[in-house]
Amino acid sequence: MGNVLVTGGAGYIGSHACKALRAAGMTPVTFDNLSTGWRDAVKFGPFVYGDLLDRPVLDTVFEEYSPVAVMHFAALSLVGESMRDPGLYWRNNVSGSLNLIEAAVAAGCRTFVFSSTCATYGEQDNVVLDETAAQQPINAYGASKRAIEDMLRDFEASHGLRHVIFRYFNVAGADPEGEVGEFHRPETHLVPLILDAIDGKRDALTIFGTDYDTPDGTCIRDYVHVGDLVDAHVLGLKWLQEGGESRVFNLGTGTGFSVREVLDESRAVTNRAVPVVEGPRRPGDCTRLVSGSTRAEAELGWHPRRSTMKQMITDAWRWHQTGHYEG
Ligand SMILES: NC(=O)c1ccc[n+]([C@@H]2O[C@H](COP(=O)([O-])OP(=O)(O)OC[C@H]3O[C@@H](n4cnc5c(N)ncnc54)[C@H](O)[C@@H]3O)[C@@H](O)[C@H]2O)c1
Ligand SMILES: O=c1ccn([C@@H]2O[C@H](COP(=O)(O)OP(=O)(O)O[C@H]3O[C@H](CO)[C@H](O)[C@H](O)[C@H]3O)[C@@H](O)[C@H]2O)c(=O)[nH]1
Repeated sequence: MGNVLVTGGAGYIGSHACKALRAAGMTPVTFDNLSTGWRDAVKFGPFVYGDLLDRPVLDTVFEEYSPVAVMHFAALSLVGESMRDPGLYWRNNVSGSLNLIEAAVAAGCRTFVFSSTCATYGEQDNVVLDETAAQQPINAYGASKRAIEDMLRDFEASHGLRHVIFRYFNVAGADPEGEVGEFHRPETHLVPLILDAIDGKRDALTIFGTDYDTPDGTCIRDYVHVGDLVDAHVLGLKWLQEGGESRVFNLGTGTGFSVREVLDESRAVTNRAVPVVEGPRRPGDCTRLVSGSTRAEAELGWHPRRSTMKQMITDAWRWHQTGHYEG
């Protein structure tokens, strides 16, 4: 019950979280500067146009809506861009999060759910990636997220800011009811790029590297359905509201799929050919990133229900054929 401030609520994952919060009886208040998000994606509660770097606007939002909690999705999240322009990432993600955290604490809002990433683990092939694995990011995006995690721990120690940190693996799929979905411009994620190639919006899907040390030579990732991912956020919020301690949770299924396996399943689901080109490795890609944790299941009671590759591609394909945003 009550208002939840959702930063980045006009983006891919944040818009799905708003729908889940609304379904759970809360009012999601979206705060977004629309740098990579869409006004049309804000459907489940009020919208405030604003930038995390603008502290006075943040203070006004806390005053006006008195949120019981913050879900913080807003960030820049392109690995390649972060390598070219690290200052952009440190300013937007780290300085922006510092403003948000300070505004929350000043307003007495001390319940905080944060989107982190498996990119904070970095290149650690053959290591079990549970929440205790070392965080050794190999790009500025991952480094910015690790810094925000540290910031949350410091603000808990000094100001009692209770938080849940979710480290996502690869998020895919769309709302099964088609109200919201993934729409990035430019798009860099594998599944929507495959669907673009299938229906001719791009010439072909380029496989980034076929010489990795994996059974079929292509990179392996752990894909989780966006609907399951946001369900975990509602459970994480409940955990904090019921007095649970600050905690880190990986969100992945523990099953890895190679790029070729995702391509095969896309062909099967859509019953269409995928034009494919084999290209060089993409800088910054790890060979294998698969969660080695069941903590979210064990402690939050999180049970991913839609995170089969077939279901993720089915839902993404439905959205791809019907859904888009214009502003
Ligand atoms: N998509 C994935 O697979 C994935 C994986 C791991 C982690 N994450 C994290 O999940 C979160 C959401 O990712 P997404 O894929 O939905 O991204 P997205 O780009 O679709 O959404 C991010 C939203 O934040 C907003 N935003 C960015 N900077 C802002 C600022 N300074 N002030 C206000 N609003 C701002 C954007 O306009 C956008 O609506 C991010 O924090 C990302 O790092 C995503
Ligand atoms: O055109 C493409 C796009 C991707 N891939 C491959 O497909 C896999 C998945 O790539 P994505 O770009 O979809 O996802 P990433 O694994 O690079 O990135 C995801 O996980 C990262 C953590 O490593 C970050 O959190 C990031 O925000 C999130 O999207 C990778 O092996 C990539 O090399 C291709 O072969 N061709």
